[in-house]
Amino acid sequence: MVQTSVIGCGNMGSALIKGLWRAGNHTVVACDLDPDALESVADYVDRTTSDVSEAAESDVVIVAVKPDIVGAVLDDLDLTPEQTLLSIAAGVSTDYVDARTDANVVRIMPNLAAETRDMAAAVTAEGVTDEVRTLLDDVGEFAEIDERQMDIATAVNGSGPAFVFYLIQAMAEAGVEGGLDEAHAETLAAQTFKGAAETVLRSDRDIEDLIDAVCSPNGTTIEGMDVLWDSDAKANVAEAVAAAEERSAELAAEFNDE
Ligand SMILES: NC(=O)C1=CN([C@@H]2O[C@H](COP(=O)(O)OP(=O)(O)OC[C@H]3O[C@@H](n4cnc5c(N)ncnc54)[C@H](O)[C@@H]3O)[C@@H](O)[C@H]2O)C=CC1
Ligand SMILES: O=C(O)[C@@H]1CCC=N1
Repeated sequence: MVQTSVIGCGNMGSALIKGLWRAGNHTVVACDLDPDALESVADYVDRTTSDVSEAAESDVVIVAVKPDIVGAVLDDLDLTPEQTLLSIAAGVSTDYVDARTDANVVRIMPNLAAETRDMAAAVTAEGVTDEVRTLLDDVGEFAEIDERQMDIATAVNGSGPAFVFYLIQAMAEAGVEGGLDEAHAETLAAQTFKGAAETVLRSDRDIEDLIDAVCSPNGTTIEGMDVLWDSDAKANVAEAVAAAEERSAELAAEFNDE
């Protein structure tokens, strides 16, 4: 069985750990300097350690620390060309990581839904191996992209869950405003997003067709859609994505020195 280390067991690292645990076919070593972070993932891994050199013994090493810590972690990691290093930090280029390790580097933009094995990940096509594809398959879906597309992918699928959480919250709050209790409103809104997303993924119909399918003539939906079509809702979402993309590009300028 392939052994995977996750260095940095915060929000993203722990989500990956839990997804890999749920997949049931991974041996995982969790590494973090913070004992509380290690404690929070201890039930989902084979071993925890605060020693990066112990994490360096795995076939696949996922570096899941903040972008400004990546360089320091790589300086302490002694890897061989037979090992794979998965770099998930926003804005940190493959070249930046390559210059600091002998391992095969694969840059990935994951997202928080790794925890439930529903992750949407973007992976740079260059350097990706079947071993990495299998790992990504085990925790969700992935798209192989050109590294030049990484800033926009970071905004869409990396930051995207936060944008969608916000929209779910807006729908749930409107439900509460209309008289639903909070728990019901949140469940109904979240399950509606999940069901709509599954429908888009599984249906052969395009999104315009699917909107049409919900809009009964003289019914309720068309009244709501008219409000959305006349609003700036789409432009606002596009602006949020553009702002995240711009920040990713700023980080890239910082972590692209080699
Ligand atoms: N949070 C998210 O939804 C996503 C995050 N990412 C990327 O994942 C990376 C981690 O982000 P988060 O999990 O949100 O950060 P976080 O702050 O929640 O977790 C970082 C973890 O790294 C640990 N750490 C710091 N220095 C360390 C060291 N020298 N050795 C071992 N562990 C160390 C910290 O104790 C902490 O537990 C970032 O580079 C981010 O760009 C990518 C996609 C989505
Ligand atoms: O906000 C961030 O910088 C990280 C990267 C994508 C999602 N979270």
